[in-house]
Amino acid sequence: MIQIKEVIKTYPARDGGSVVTALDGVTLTINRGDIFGIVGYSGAGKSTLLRLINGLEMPTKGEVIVDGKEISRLKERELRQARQKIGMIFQHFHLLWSRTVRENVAFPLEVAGLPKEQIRKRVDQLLERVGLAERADAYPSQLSGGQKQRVGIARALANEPDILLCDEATSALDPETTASILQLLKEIHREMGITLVLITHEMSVVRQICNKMAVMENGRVVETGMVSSIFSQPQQALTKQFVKELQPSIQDDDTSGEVVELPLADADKLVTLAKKHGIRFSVVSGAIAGEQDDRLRVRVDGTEEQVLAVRQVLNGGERAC
Ligand SMILES: Nc1ncnc2c1ncn2[C@@H]1O[C@H](COP(=O)(O)OP(=O)(O)OP(=O)(O)O)[C@@H](O)[C@H]1O
Repeated sequence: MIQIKEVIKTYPARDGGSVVTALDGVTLTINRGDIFGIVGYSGAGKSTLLRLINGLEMPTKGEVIVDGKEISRLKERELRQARQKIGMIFQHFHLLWSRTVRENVAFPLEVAGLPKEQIRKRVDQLLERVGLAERADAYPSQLSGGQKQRVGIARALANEPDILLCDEATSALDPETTASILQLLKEIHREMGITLVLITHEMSVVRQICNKMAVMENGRVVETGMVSSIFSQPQQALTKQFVKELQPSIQDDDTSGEVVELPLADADKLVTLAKKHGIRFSVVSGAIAGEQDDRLRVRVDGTEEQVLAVRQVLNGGERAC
């Protein structure tokens, strides 16, 4: 769906400074239907990468291929069409403050030149979907942060995009609202089969929603793979640091036993095994996006022999920490 091939992006020097290299040889593949998280601290190059995916900027070197088309080779009209198939939501919502909720969501449809009646119907459906039908005539200033982001999501979905780019979409929200927005995104992903790309500095967001992820530092991808694998066996120092930030919440309630990672498809086997041998277990984490390679992390309580037996029976249930 999205292929980034050896992309370099530099910006000209400002005020006598040196050239800024925002992306320094990035190669990344995001498959159709992925919920892909891109993590990194400020200045890592995440936003630049998103701007290249939606064709707002072009790479200095390398290729950005979206749905089989190399973005930098598209003519203006083709680029406009391609961009209609890519929705985007932002940390600070970017709503039009002088327009009502309904008018904000209608905006991209007006730009696309749809007839009025069609726009009305589509906007009604979208507002219903994001749970804002009652607030259609409100202005953004009258809404909570979560509601504003729901307007942003409805607007981003207006042209039925294949890809939704989320730029720190929950960073301005409290944890409860964040959870409800991530839940909405998950539902939309399931219903529309849309590909989601999230950039964030919060690993908790990645753990809650993504199936795959990349970690960026100084314009490079330092690690990429399945979320479950990266969380259980981070390789790079930066990734370990990000994962560590979440450890207290994982270990809060129970530090005994051993964490075992297994394919989601083997969850039934684990339940049978636990019942048979009286072993207790609790789910630690798992990215469940309906894929065959989804993994589950569980904390198994029991003697060393019991834990070993679980690992052996689960054939592929690797020790995770
Ligand atoms: N238009 C621009 N002109 C000059 N430098 C830029 C421009 N856009 C980004 N940069 C620089 O490129 C580097 C990467 O920035 P980018 O915004 O992509 O990082 P980021 O990981 O998204 O961080 P943040 O979350 O703070 O936006 C930074 O050093 C930034 O200052």
